[in-house]
Amino acid sequence: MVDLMVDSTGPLLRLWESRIEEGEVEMELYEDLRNYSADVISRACFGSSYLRGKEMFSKLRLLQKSLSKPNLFAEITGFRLVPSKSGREVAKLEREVHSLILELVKEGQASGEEKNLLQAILNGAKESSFTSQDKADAFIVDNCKSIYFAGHETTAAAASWCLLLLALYPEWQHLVRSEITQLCGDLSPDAQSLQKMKILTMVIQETIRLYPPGPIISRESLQDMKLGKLDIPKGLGIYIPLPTLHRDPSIWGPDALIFNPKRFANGVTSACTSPQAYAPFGAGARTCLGQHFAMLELKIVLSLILSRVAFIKDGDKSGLLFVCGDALQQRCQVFPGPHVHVDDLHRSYRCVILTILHTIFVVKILRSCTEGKE
Ligand code: HEM
Repeated sequence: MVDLMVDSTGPLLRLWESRIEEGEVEMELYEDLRNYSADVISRACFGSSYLRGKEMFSKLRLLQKSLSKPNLFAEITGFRLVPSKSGREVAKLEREVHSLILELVKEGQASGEEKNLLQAILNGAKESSFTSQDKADAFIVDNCKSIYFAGHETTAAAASWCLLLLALYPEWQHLVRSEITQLCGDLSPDAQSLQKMKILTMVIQETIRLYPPGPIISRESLQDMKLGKLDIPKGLGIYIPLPTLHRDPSIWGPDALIFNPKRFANGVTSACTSPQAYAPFGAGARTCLGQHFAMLELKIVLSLILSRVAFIKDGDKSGLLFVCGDALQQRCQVFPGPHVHVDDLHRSYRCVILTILHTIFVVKILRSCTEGKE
């Protein structure tokens, strides 16, 4: 897996270097990182058929864009059933994605490859002994979609925020780069050096504390329950806003809003008063399946980028300067991508009625999930 991730970073770095040589002045960092993590997921999922996997992922991206187009009428009961151009577009993409995934499954079975995520999903489908082939197909297609949606934008968002914060905090950028140079020299990172990257790990942990890429964890109460003074009825949807939990001074101390990776120097337990309050990958039985994969991928891509490229805040202008290897005089502005800023998140969360649940209750939910008492 390490080699696969290192290989996928090569084209990204070459792309940036060639853009700089051509004198390009503006780049959107997030898009490139998103393509990188789609490449990694596609290789991990589909092995030698990864190019076809990428084709399927690009259709899923179109599907995602079509589905997220604002539609004021969508919430009116029954309105979704009225035929429309975008509805037909979505249905067509759904069919294409469905058949592409099933074709990939057949190709994978024919090639006899065993070590990829798709094969793991197929084995899961066999073990689940579905009553019909359609149900087994739906299981496979849905799992491929989940891995795509859950596993590539999150990692790209985390990497973009890390680079932005390292540009804003040059002392941490310097510390991370020194660690990488010390552990890897001129070589690419390997399993051993990655394990020793303590400062980089702290930087990633702190970044996803302040800017969790999956900002909300959702649960449904399975029975009537009492949470502090609140009565929670069975079937209620509970939404836990992670930035609120991750930035609460009563849990993280007075510097809760400040980027300070040092707080993770002795692990999560020492970083806050209640380790359950740190949940960038969720908690309990439904915790993120890809968290180790994501941490590995982040460490690899960041260490390879930072060993070649420096990021500097561009004076008073918005954006960053991108200083690459020998091309020190050719600078580019780099933007962190279209993520929701945490202050905007706070503003929008204020509108969510469920945030009236005080953080302490949220911590209790997390704790009960962790203990399997949900
Ligand atoms: C920085 C990167 C990532 C972050 C921050 C992240 C975060 C999350 C969060 C918050 C959840 C919800 C957990 C819960 O409800 O308790 C989740 C679920 C999930 N994630 Fe991730 N994730 C990341 C990367 C990945 C990757 C790379 C993969 C796949 C290779 C992945 C696969 C999944 C899956 C399959 C689930 C659903 C688990 C379930 O419902 O049982 N994630 N992730």
